[in-house]
Amino acid sequence: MPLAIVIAATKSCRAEFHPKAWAGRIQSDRGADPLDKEDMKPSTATNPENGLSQILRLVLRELNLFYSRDVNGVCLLYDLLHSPWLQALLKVYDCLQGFKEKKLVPATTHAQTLSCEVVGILRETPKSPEIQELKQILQDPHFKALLSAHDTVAQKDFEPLLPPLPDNIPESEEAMRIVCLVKNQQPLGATIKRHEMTGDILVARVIHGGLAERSGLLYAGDKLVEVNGVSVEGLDPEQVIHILAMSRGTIMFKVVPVSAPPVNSQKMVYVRAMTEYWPQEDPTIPCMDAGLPFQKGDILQIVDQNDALWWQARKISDLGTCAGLIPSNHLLKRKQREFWWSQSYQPHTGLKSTISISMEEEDDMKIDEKCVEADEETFESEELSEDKEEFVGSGQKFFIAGFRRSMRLCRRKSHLGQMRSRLCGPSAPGAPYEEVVRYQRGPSDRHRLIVLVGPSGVGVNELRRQLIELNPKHFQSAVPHTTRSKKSYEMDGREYHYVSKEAFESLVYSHRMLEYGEYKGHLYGTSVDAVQTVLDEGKICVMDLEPQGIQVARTQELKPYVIFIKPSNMSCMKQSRKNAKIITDYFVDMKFKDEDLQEMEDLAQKMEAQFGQFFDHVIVNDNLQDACAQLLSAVQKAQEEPQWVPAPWVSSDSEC
Ligand SMILES: Nc1ncnc2c1ncn2[C@@H]1O[C@H](COP(=O)(O)OP(=O)(O)OP(=O)(O)O)[C@@H](O)[C@H]1O
Repeated sequence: MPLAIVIAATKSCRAEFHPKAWAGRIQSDRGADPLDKEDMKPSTATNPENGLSQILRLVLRELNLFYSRDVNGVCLLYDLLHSPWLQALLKVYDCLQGFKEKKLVPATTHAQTLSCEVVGILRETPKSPEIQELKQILQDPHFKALLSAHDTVAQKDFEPLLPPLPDNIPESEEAMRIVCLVKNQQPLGATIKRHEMTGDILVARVIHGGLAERSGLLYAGDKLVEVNGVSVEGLDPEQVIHILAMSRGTIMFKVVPVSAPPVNSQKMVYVRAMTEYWPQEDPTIPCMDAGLPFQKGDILQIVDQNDALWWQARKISDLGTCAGLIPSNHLLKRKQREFWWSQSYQPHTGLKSTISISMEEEDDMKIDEKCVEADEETFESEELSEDKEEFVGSGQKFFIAGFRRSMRLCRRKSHLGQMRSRLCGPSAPGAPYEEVVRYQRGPSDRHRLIVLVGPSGVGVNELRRQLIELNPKHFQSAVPHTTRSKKSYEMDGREYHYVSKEAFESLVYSHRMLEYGEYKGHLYGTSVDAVQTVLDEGKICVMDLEPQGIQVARTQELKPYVIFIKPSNMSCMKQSRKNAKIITDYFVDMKFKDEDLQEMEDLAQKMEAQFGQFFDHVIVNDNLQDACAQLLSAVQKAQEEPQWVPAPWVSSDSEC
């Protein structure tokens, strides 16, 4: 099994890596640059008119002539050359060129010594406020540090002093490579293993972005011969690690290079983690310290998939760091399956609380149903006035569909059903990683569907209503379907789409229902087409959904952006929900009890644990105004800024 060389390592490295070699490379790269030809001189510093940005101006002037004639491709080229970013880039390039050619020479390479001498002289001169101030400045630690940095640069003293290479390298060791690394606080970024047949100690893998990889001198497959002059022949990997851990300052490796260093030609892939992973809890990981922990929903950049079992990845929130080991798709799936089987055969003590909650809720429902008004018409009238479905905004009368009590209670019941089904056992694991790409909605593209998710009573509908009321011409709900008959004051397509049971079921069977459920013997649900209707009008469709409906909505056509509305802590909730009302089967709303708030918190935790990977954004609904402002900003970002979305939602030509 490979083991880690987790040592602190270097500021720089040497051996085959020599500054001159780099200089040569830079030289040849410059030689190949067409912009560096003689006719481009003199430089921008001496004559800014000849700089690249000036050349660009001339090209643009020429192109201008063709632009008006619309010759193929010219407009595109014109726009590209005219783009502010390119112009800015060229200006920066000009400045850098100018700086390079100024060939600045330091006035002194020993500013520190000079400063000490001045302080000595000042001590002997008569005191005056100016002399005191100058002395203070020269003795200030920051100023001293500045002079020290100046001298380091002026003396070109960049490299740490490395020990000389051994003189007595025998002829036969020509194929050896000697690598010197200087220890600092970074990990080396490589793991070692013992070859099963030969017993050789080999570099097992080199971590991307780590010191070993950046040195360009150590490769997976290199055979370790010596570490700091100690032969590793016959040693265990643990013993080698011990030598490394004990080393101070420079570490010198003698290696026999692998005949064909591996080339990583793989495309960089980005994935969303659909599960969590903790290397500390995984005894099978080749090197625990090299592991990358992640949580559901994290976006990972996969940089190396060469190993079928262990990939190398970075979190996009931390791209500057070196990569870490994560289980490959195949391995993580296997681990999930094993875990699932082990869970499935255990009694589900952990779900006990869910059972009791569900049973209590079910009982509550039964009592509620008994108390329900016999006259449905009265009940619905109450619903109409109470849910403020009509309002006047900017002098116009607006109707907001999708807030009806029956629809919401039906949704809640379907959620209970879902909780009950979970009692049969945890659901089988899905794919552990989902490939994602950056997606930026184009100006002519339809808006993304905004889905609000949250535990019952947290304020999903309140926030949705407030958002729509802010700008009803821009934000809208989808009109739900129902199989119940239309009331005298209702209009088909306004409160609901009234359809027959057969028509409703046909929508369900053809997968055109995002969610649906039954309430008092009638079916209620929201269809994909109802959402499409809103989107086709150029509006932003805002809907609330039970979390188990998210996966159904996650399609290329709707590209939903999912916002989780989360309760804040109990004490804040008690305070902010003093006058809030919970929606029940009674036609009078009830105040929140402590148990309701506790249940909301528990449910929120369960939702996050089970569906957190689908949440694009989380809003804590404490202060209503703040939450509403956050919602508005999140919705705007979802429509106007690039976001990570599943790769199949985007064809390659519209990626950004
Ligand atoms: N931040 C808040 N501060 C105070 N009261 C709030 C806040 N958010 C929501 N409320 C109130 O809480 C109550 C429940 O909110 P809402 O009806 O939006 O719940 P919900 O999440 O839609 O759940 P359900 O659909 O099960 O009713 C309402 O009276 C609402 O006005």
